[in-house]
Amino acid sequence: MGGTSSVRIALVFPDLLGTYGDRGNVAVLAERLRLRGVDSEVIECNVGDFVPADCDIYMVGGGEDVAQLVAVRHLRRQGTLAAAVERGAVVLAVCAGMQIIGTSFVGTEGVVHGGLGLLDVSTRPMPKRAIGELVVRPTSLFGDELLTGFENHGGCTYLGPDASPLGAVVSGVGNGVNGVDGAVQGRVVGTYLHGPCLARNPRFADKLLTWVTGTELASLSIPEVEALRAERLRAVGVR
Ligand SMILES: NC(=O)CC[C@H](N)C(=O)O
Repeated sequence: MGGTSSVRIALVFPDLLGTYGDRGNVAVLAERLRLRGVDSEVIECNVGDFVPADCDIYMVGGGEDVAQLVAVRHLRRQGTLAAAVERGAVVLAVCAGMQIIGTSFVGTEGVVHGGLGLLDVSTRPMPKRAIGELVVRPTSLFGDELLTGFENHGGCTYLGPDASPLGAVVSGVGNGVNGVDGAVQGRVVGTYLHGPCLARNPRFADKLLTWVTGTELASLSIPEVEALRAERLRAVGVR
């Protein structure tokens, strides 16, 4: 954990990649650590700030097409997110976040832009924007509980050979290719699940945290969180 006992959580450019409420993922991580008696520090990096390379876990959220272009340029110039991944840091990148940490994405006016290349995925426009609830059955690495969230994107994301899907789409669109959502490559995870994703899927949050702490975490039972999950799954007729 970065050489200290406190988990360092970076929130990457919420002023650009904060359109869909994904900053809530940071609050969930910090709170689930606090409930286990583990200290954390949230480092919020707005555009123009330097993203430190020594954080334990990085949250990259969703945003508009132009904003994600600005974000990727800054991140590439800084090089720190790539350095952190090289060091084994954990990344959760949602929607535009996943697109920009991939190898390429198509921006406004059909121009192809290079991504950071931290995840072997490439994104192209979809014929029809995907908007609505998204339910995903994760691969066994992430347990046996359905992941719930909402999606709102025009990009269709293709996996390259170095990435594997986060899971199979049960309801909604996800990546828009091969019936899967997201991508996983080492400790870098991408998904189209907003929600915030970790608020709706606490076991997923804990999985990422065990990668950071290197230990199993005591289970937590928070009735409000379970009620939210159940309500969201019921809304799309999944249980
Ligand atoms: N929700 C998002 O982050 C949107 C990402 C991207 N701008 C798209 O529409 O595909």
